Amino acid sequence: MSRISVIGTGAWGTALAAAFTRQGHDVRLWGRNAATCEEISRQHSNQAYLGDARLPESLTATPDMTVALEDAEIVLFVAPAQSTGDVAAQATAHLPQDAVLIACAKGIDNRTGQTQSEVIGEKLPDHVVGVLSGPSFAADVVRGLPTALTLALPEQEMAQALAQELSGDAIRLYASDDTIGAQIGGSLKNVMAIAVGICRGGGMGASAEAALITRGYAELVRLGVAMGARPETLMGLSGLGDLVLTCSSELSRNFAYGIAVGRGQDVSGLKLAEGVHTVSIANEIAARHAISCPVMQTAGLVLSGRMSADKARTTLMSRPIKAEHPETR
Ligand SMILES: NC(=O)C1=CN([C@@H]2O[C@H](COP(=O)(O)OP(=O)(O)OC[C@H]3O[C@@H](n4cnc5c(N)ncnc54)[C@H](OP(=O)(O)O)[C@@H]3O)[C@@H](O)[C@H]2O)C=CC1
Ligand SMILES: O=C(CO)COP(=O)(O)O
Repeated sequence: MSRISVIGTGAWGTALAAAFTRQGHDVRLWGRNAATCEEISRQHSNQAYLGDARLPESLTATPDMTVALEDAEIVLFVAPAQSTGDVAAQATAHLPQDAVLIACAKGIDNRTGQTQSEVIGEKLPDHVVGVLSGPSFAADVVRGLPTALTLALPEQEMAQALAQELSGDAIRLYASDDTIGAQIGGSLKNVMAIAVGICRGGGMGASAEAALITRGYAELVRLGVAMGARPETLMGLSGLGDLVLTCSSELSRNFAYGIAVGRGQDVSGLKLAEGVHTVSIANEIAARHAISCPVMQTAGLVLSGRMSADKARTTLMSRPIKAEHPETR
C-alpha cells in the first residue's frame, strides 16, 4: 500500500484517486476549489466533473497543500497541462524529500515547449519524475471499468516496481523507461482528435476519418521521434492506443470539440480540450525540426479561424502525391 497524493480535483484527478483508493492505497486529493473538496470528502461525489459517479467514502480532498502532501510517497500531477508549472511551484514547500512525482496531464507547455515531466522536473529538480498515460476516460476509470496504461520512469526497474505496486483489478500498468515517448502520444493525439472531429462534424465520411487517423499517426511518429521518443512507445498504449480511443469516441472532449468546430457551432462553453492549447506549440516544434505535419498544421489554421473546415479538406486532398512511407524507400 502506498501513500498517494493527487493534485487536481477535475475529472481525471478524481477518477484516479477513486481507483487507487479502491485498490487499497491511502489517497489524498488536493484541489483549488474548497467547495469541490468538501463535496468529495463529505458527499463522495464530484458532480461538476463526474456527474453521479460514486466515490469511495474513505477518499478525502483538501485545498491545503500541506495536508494533501503530508507523508506522500507518490504524487500525481493532474491539473490541466498549462497549469502544471504553477501547481508544481505551489507544491515545492510541502513535498516529502523522497516522493516520486508522476505527470498525468496531456499537453506541451505552450510557453516553453516542454513536456509535463520536464515542467515538473524544472520546478522540483530533486525528485524522480515519471509519466502515467494511455487510453483512459475518467468516466470509465471512476466506474471501475478495466484500463491499461503506460507508466514510464527514468529507469526501467523503478518503473517495473511501481507498475507492480499500482496495478490492480481495474488498472493495469505497463512499465517503460521512455518518459518523453510516453508523453508525445498523449499530447499530439489530442490535436489529431480535434482534426478527426472536424472531419466528423463536417460530414466528410468514415473513410476520411480513417485516413486522417492514419496520416495523423504518421505525423505523430515523425515528430515524436524527432523530439526523442522511441517508435515502439508511440506504437503502444500512450501513443496509438490513446489515438484510437480519442479519435473514435464522442466521450473525448477533444473529439467533441472538433465535431463542434466542424459543424460551425459555438465552442466557448465546451469542456477542457487540451489539443487547442497544444496545437500551436506542436506546430512550432515541428517547424523547428523541419518535420512535415500537414494534418496538425491544417488543424491549427482551422482552430485559429484562418481556414474553414471545407478549405482544410481541399488543402489536404490536393497535396502532392508521394510515397506512403518515404523513409523506407
Ligand atoms: N478526463 C479524462 O478522461 C482524462 C484526462 N487526462 C488529462 O488530465 C488533465 C486534467 O484533465 P481533467 O481532470 O479531465 O480536467 P477537468 O477539466 O475535468 O478538470 C480540471 C481541474 O483542474 C483545475 N484547475 C484548472 N486550472 C487550474 C490551475 N491553474 N491550478 C490548479 N488547478 C486548476 C480545475 O479546478 P476548478 O474546478 O476550480 O476550475 C479542475 O479541478 C488534462 O491534461 C487531460 O488531458 C488524461 C487522461 C484522461
Ligand atoms: O486522454 C483522454 C483519454 O485517454 C481523454 O481525452 P479527452 O481529453 O479528449 O476527453
